[in-house]
Amino acid sequence: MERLVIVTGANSGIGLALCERLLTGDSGLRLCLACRNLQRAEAARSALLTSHPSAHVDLLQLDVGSVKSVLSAAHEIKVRYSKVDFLYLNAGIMPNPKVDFKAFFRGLFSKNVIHMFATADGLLTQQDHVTSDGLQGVFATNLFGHFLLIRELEPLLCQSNHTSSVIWTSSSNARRSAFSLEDIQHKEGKEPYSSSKYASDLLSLALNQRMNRQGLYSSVVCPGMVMTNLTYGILPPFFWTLIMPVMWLIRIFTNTFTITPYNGAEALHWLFLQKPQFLDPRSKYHSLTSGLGKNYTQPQKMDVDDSLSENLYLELIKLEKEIKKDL
Ligand SMILES: NC(=O)C1=CN([C@@H]2O[C@H](COP(=O)(O)OP(=O)(O)OC[C@H]3O[C@@H](n4cnc5c(N)ncnc54)[C@H](OP(=O)(O)O)[C@@H]3O)[C@@H](O)[C@H]2O)C=CC1
Ligand SMILES: CC(C)=CCC[C@@H](C)[C@H]1CC[C@H]2C3=C(CC[C@]12C)[C@@]1(C)CCC(=O)C[C@@H]1CC3
Repeated sequence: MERLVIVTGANSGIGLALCERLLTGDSGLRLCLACRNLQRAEAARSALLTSHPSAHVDLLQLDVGSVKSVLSAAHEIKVRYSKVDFLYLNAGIMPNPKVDFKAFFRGLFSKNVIHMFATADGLLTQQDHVTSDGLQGVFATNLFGHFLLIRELEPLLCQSNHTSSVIWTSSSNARRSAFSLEDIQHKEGKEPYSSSKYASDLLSLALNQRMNRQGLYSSVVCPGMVMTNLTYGILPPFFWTLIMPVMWLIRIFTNTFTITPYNGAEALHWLFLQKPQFLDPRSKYHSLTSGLGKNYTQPQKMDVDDSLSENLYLELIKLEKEIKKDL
C-alpha cells in the first residue's frame, strides 16, 4: 500500500532536500508538502516533479505558528488520507539571531573550539515575538504547533497493525540549561531556539513512553550545520561570502559541518529506512559528513530524563486545553 509522508517546512532547505531524497529512493510513496506559503510550496512541488515526473506530491497549507491553521490543516489531512506513515516535524525558525563575537573569539582560542562550531553554545541569542494566539513565536513554531498537529492526527498515526514515525528536526544547539519547566515558552531568556529544540528532544521521549504501545514512534534528528535560509539569516550576506572558504575548511576538522541541505537530510532519510521499533528513544540521530564528503548517521545519547519529559508533556496538554478554550 502507498505510504504517506508529510513534511512540514518542505519548501526549502533541509525539508526540500529530504523530499528530493525520499523520492529518489522510493518513487511510489505519496508526499505531502505542508507549508505556510502555497506559492513557495508550489515552486518546491514543480522542482520535485521536474526530477521525478511520476511522483505523487500533494500540497497542504499549514502555518505551524498558528493554532487555527494547525487545526484546519489537521482536519484537511483527515479528510484526504486514511493513515499517516511518516510525519517529519521540520519547520523551524530562529528570528533576529545575534552572534556574540566576543564569545566566538574566546572560543576560537580555547580547547572547546570544535564543540563551539558544532553546537554554537553560548554564541547565539534571538529576539522572540508573540503570535496572534498569545504564544512565544519560536515555541509556537518549533514545538507547540507540531505538538498540536500530532495530537490532532492521533487517529491517523495510531492504527491497529500499523506503525507510524514522527521525526523532529532538532539541533545540536538544543541545551538543557536554556530550558525551564517553569517557563516552557522561554518568555524570560534570550535563547528561545535552544530552549525549543531541547523541548522537542524531551517531547520525543514522552511521546515514545506514552504512544509506542499504540504504534507511534518518535525520533529526533540533528542535521548538523547546514547553509539554508535559516543560517543565512544569522550573518550579513557579504560576511557569509567572505567566510565560505573557511566553512569548507572547518568541515575537514568537524563532521558536524554537513553544509549542504542534501548532507543535512542524511539522518532524516536514514530514519525513513529503519524499523522504528529498533531505534533508541533516548538518542538523537546526527547527520554527519566526513572530511572526504562521505555522509553517515550516528546516534548520540541525549541529555534527557523521564520525569522532565513527562512534566513537559503535561504542561503542553494544559496549554492545549487553555488555547482551545479561547478559540
Ligand atoms: N540549518 C541548520 O544548520 C540547522 C537547521 N535545523 C533545523 O532544521 C529545520 C529546517 O530548517 P532549514 O532547512 O535550516 O531552514 P529553512 O529556513 O530553509 O527551512 C525552514 C522551513 O520551515 C518553514 N517554516 C518556518 N516557519 C513556519 C511556519 N510558521 N509554518 C510552516 N512552515 C514554517 C519555512 O517556510 P518559509 O519558506 O515559508 O519560511 C521553511 O520551509 C528547522 O527546524 C531548523 O531549526 C537544525 C539544526 C541545524
Ligand atoms: C568562520 C566563522 C567566522 C564562522 C561563523 C561562526 C558562526 C556564525 C557559526 C559557528 C557555529 C554555527 C552553528 C549554527 C549557526 C552558525 C554558527 C553559529 C547553528 C546554530 C545553526 C542552527 C542550528 O540549529 C545549529 C547550528 C550549530 C552551529
